[in-house]
Amino acid sequence: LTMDMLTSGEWEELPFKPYNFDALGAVPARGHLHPLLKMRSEFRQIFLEMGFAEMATNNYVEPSFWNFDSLFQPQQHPARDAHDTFYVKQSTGSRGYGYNWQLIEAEKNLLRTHTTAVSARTLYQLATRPNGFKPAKFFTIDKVFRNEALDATHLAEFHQVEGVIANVDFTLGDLIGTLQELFRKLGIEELQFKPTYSPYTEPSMEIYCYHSGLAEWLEVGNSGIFRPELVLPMGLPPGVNVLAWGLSLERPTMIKYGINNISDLVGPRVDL
Ligand SMILES: COC[C@@H]1[C@H](c2ccc(C#Cc3ccccc3)cc2)[C@@H]2CN(C(=O)Nc3ccc(OC4CC4)cc3)C[C@@H](O)[C@@H](O)CN12
Repeated sequence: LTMDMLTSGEWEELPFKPYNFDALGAVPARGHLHPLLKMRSEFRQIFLEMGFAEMATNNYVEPSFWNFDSLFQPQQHPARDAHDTFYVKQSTGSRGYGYNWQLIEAEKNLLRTHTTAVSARTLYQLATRPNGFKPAKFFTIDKVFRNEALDATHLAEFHQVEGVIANVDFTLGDLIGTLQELFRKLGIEELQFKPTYSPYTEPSMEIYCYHSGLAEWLEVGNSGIFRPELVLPMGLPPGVNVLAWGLSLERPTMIKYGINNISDLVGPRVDL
């Protein structure tokens, strides 16, 4: 049907099929939930089912104290260098204690490099509860910032998924069992653990999982038991062990939704 047909009256001689009032309309382009948010909801549901409470992590800027010092990370540790960490401009700090631990270093504000900074602060709050310590399980899934080289699988910011359990006489077996239960809920039956080093956990284990869809072992993240040098100064009672682990949200999201370049997870969809 054209304008010429309408203006000339030719349309009246043309055969038209009957109007189908039952025809469905064209599906309008509509919004989609972001893959990262869908993956975050999946992890959050699993943690809540397992009795974990969510930590408040709505502050990206942390003092180095909670991001590093409280986690027994020495002040000369390379991770503190500006090439790994985004420091935030700050007011002039105090003179420092003048011995090898510098308060001025601990006061430097930064964009948290891991959500373990929040876990540290939450553990301190747990240890100093008015009614005293009580066992707890908490988690967070939130942004962290690393001043590192960008590539197809690494951005300067990503989401860390972290779980923490504080309880009396808990052992590495409880950590392994908890991780096996968590990943079983994601459809992953086989986990393997490899000893590793971490400044704030001992023993520490790298976590690997067998992904049947990809038919390969994947590095999942790290885990361990927070060192006594960390938990005792917090004020947690002797005998309380703190188990913790972390992984990223982007990696499982990219695997689940078949996304090869992490940049496709952020910014506008260029194929629109
Ligand atoms: C600087 O980058 C670190 C990040 C990120 C990571 C690693 C460790 C921690 C931690 C921790 C920790 C340890 C002890 C106590 C508290 C926290 C957090 C994030 C991922 C951790 N990684 C990662 O997420 N891999 C992963 C996770 C889930 C997954 O699920 C599939 C459905 C089966 C698949 C893969 C491993 C790699 O991607 C690694 O190259 C990148 N890692």
